[in-house]
Amino acid sequence: MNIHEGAPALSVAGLRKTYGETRAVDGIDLVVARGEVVALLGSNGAGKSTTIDMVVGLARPDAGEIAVFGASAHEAVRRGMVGVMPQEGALLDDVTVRETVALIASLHRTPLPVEEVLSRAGVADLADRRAALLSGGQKQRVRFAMALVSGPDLLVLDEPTAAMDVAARREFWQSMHAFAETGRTVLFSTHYLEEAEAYADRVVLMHAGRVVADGPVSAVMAEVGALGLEDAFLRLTGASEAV
Ligand SMILES: Nc1ncnc2c1ncn2[C@@H]1O[C@H](COP(=O)(O)OP(=O)(O)OP(=O)(O)O)[C@@H](O)[C@H]1O
Repeated sequence: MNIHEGAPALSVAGLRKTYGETRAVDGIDLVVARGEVVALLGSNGAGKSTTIDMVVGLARPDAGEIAVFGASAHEAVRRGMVGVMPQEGALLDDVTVRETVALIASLHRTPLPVEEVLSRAGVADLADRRAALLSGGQKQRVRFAMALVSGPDLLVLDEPTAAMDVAARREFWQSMHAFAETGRTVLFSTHYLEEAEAYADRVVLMHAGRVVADGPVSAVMAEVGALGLEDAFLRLTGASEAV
C-alpha cells in the first residue's frame, strides 16, 4: 500500500492554475494525513474542482508541487491507490452498471470483487441496468463504485452528492463513512456546510482560489466572520436539505 512510508496521503505546496485572466487556484498549501476525512468547502467558482483535478492528475498545475503518498499523482493513480469520483461523464449509455464496474476492475492489478463494490456503493439492485436508464443520483453512485473498485487508499470525490435527493445522499454518506472507517483517506468537495460538518474531520474553506480557513468545522465557522466572508458563508448554508 505505501509508496513512501510515512508520507502523508496528500501534500500540496504553492499550487496555482490560471485560465486566461481567472486565477482558479491561487497558491494553495495543504497536507492531508492518512486516515483523515477532509472537506473542501466553497461556493461556485472557489477553485475546488480545479484543485481536485490537479491532485488526481487530470489538470496540469501552472506552479506548485503535489505528492500523493509521497509520489506523483500519476504514479499513485496508476498503482490504484487513488479512487476518483468525477462530477459528471465517465459512463457509457449502452453499458450496464455491472459491466461498467467490471471494465474498471479489469484495468487494475488487484481490484476488489465486482459484486462487493456494487453492494458497497449501493448499486447492486441496479447492476443489470444500462447507464442511459439511470437517474442523475444513481449515476453518481455508479461513479462512486468506479472510484472504489481499485480498493484505493485515498478517495477523491468532487461534489459527490450534487445530483442526489435526500435519501440517496444519506445512503451515499453511509457508504463513504464505512469506507473511511477502514482507515482510508477521503477528500471531498462540497457547497454545503452541513455535509462538511456531518461527514468531515476537518474543513478546508476555499474562496477565490485560496484556502481561507482550515481546521475543525467549528473553528472554520468562527473564522468566517473574522475574514468577512459572511456572503460566501450564507450561500454555502443556503441548502438546508443537504443532509
Ligand atoms: N476549463 C476552464 N476554463 C476556463 N475557466 C475555468 C475552467 N475551469 C474552471 N474555470 C474557472 O476557474 C474558477 C474556479 O472554478 P472551479 O470549477 O475550480 O470552482 P469550484 O469551486 O469547483 O466551483 P463549482 O462549485 O461551481 O464546481 C472559476 O472562475 C471557473 O469559471
